[in-house]
Amino acid sequence: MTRSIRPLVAGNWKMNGVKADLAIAAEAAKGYDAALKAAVDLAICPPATMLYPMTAALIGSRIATGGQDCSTQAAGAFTGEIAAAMLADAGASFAIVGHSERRTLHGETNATVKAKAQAAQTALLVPIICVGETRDEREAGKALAVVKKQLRGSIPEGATAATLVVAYEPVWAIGTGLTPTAADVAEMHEAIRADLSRLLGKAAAAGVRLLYGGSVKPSNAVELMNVAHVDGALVGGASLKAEDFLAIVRACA
Ligand SMILES: O=C[C@H](O)COP(=O)(O)O
Repeated sequence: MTRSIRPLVAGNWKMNGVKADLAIAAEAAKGYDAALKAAVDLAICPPATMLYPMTAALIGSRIATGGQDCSTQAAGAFTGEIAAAMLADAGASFAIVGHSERRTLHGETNATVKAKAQAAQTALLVPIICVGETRDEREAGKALAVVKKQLRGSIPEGATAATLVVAYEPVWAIGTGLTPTAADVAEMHEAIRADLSRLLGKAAAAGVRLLYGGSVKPSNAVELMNVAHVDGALVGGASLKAEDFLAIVRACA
């Protein structure tokens, strides 16, 4: 497939990983050969405790790192929070914001997600803004409307192709082994691109990387990564196994 946008594969380790698991990142770096480097960008988003050692371990590999969340605030009395600038200081280039696990388990609204994305951009991190519908919303025929509302509420004004990544992650596909059909992914990604055009202007929207996430694995990656307007993947479970992660990266090349 000829791509007009350089794809990105980002691994979201979620709440998994201790120092010993740096070996997984090292193995991924070993397999990220010259041909893959020429074709696909790669990032790993470990737990915050591992950002600094992982970034250090990956120096020279051209694999970027990212946080899994960031605070809306820059600094101050916010116990337990991590500012975007702290992630950047630890070596991160990206910050996932608005993941459905944050939206659902921590009650994050579109306004919160937008503030986090803005905070990330201020710290010169690229936010990976997650959107996606629930099973009930899809079955009720509301998937496109739900995602459109999330996009409009979560994306900072003035974002450009260089300062924004969007990840479409149907909530019902995350960690379940279920995936939408290629046709459903195509319909959603085309709608997201069109909506970004309205929000950011056609030129900016044309270059924003739109990732698909939700049960991406080696067995379905080729099909999903070859859907129009899919510019890479946000990978959960499969990113914890270097061999599987690399197979997904190869599917994007
Ligand atoms: O951020 C990653 C997504 O939640 C996908 O997770 P999964 O690949 O384990 O389904």
